[in-house]
Amino acid sequence: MDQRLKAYEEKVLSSSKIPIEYYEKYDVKKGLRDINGVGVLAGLTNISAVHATDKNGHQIPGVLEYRAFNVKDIVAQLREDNRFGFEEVTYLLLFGVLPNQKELKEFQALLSEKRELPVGFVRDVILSHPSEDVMNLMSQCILSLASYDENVSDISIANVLLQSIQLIANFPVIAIYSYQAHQHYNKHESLHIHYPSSDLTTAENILRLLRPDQKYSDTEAKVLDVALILHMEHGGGNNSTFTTHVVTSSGSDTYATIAAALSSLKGPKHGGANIKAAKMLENIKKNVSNPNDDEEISNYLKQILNKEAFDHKGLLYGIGHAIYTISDPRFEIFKTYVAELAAEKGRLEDLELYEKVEVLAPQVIVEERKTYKTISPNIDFYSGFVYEMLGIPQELYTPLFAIARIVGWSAHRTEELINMNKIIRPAYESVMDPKEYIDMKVRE
Ligand SMILES: CC(=O)SCCNC(=O)CCNC(=O)[C@H](O)C(C)(C)COP(=O)(O)OP(=O)(O)OC[C@H]1O[C@@H](n2cnc3c(N)ncnc32)[C@H](O)[C@@H]1OP(=O)(O)O
Ligand SMILES: O=C([O-])CC(=O)C(=O)O
Repeated sequence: MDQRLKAYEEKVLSSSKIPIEYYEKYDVKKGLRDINGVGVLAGLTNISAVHATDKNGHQIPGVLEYRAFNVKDIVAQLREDNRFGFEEVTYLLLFGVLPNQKELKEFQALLSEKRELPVGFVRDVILSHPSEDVMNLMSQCILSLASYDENVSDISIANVLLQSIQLIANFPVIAIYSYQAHQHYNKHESLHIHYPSSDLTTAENILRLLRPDQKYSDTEAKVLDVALILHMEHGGGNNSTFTTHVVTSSGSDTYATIAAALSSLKGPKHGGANIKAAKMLENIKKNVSNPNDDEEISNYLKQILNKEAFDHKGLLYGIGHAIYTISDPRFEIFKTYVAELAAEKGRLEDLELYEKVEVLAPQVIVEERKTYKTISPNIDFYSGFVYEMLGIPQELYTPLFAIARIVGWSAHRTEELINMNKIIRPAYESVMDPKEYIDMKVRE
């Protein structure tokens, strides 16, 4: 490293460290949560509920409700009826009520109409900036779309809803085309830019746009549809949705706000964990000689935790949650699909390894770290494996999360605009001792 940079680094390290005991002394909750995972109350919402404790503060298996409907029930009903649900749940989350058949049809037609990107956008923006990092290119695309909107700064609810619906419809197209640009320009593959079909659902269109032959099975599209539904919304406090609240509260426009939320989501401790979890399992498979030996797997997990293996960051991805303790309900729902898909795709051996890690990783964290709450696998643990079995490339794992979560961000943005009208601005306590300014001539 450049010597100047090394010196700068040392200065920053010595001037920025805050002793851990200060957090208790000043009664500051690190990460805005107490040690049991209960978050500082920062707002009120009608959009969803994330429950991990009962009224007495005791840990319970996680429950997730969208507009007061249990997500488990929503997915179970869709499965029983053998129908797609992403558009219906989008309607529910955005407008607060379940659509009847006519309303749903109208809304699906509106989404189809809005999917189309501005003339020249694919050529001028997407194909001109190919990147392996599809999330970054998506942010670039969202900010570029602002230039095509004459009412970019109009934050009336009607206009923000229009912009949100437009972006919800555009997201799958932008994500897949961004991936295709990367495949073509960086990987020297053929370029496939298929048009979305107005007769198809979001999940079907994703597979149609992705695959060179545009073909997919109904089961594949329905599994993807469930994956999207499970990722759509998770309360106001998750990192990307809270980002949405913070940026919205400053009066910023929809495009800038959603670009900020995307930037938050891509972090490996948040939505970016799905690609990391998949890569971590690949790495474990490569480095563990006997996948039936629990001790060998645990030892390797310990090496990852101690930054000696995999990405040397010390995290076991897809494990643990800021709020959930005993279980993440989305993980539980997802798992039923994983088992069926793995049997169908001949991946039962890989599933066995996942199942071992799912149990052993939380144990290893509890043994090696100071934990106050139960640790369990989260939704990101299996999502990559499911996408892999659907033939979806890793570059698109986190973008798929974004395609779903933009619905939650949009609902929270309108809720913030309707109710708050107050800039979000928490406080930071200064722990500095006052100093006399030192004359340049006498500085060492
Ligand atoms: C959709 C989503 O965003 S779900 C979350 C996806 N993220 C991941 O899967 C990344 C891996 N997991 C994590 O990093 C964490 O579990 C988080 C960020 C999700 C939650 O973090 P926290 O609420 O701070 O965790 P918690 O309070 O339970 O942690 C207790 C201790 O266990 C550690 N820990 C918790 N989970 C993990 C993990 N998966 N790997 C390594 N250490 C962990 C924490 O670092 C902490 O130790 P420390 O005090 O020595 O730093
Ligand atoms: O709630 C959180 O902190 C993270 C999460 O699971 C999500 O955003 O889906």
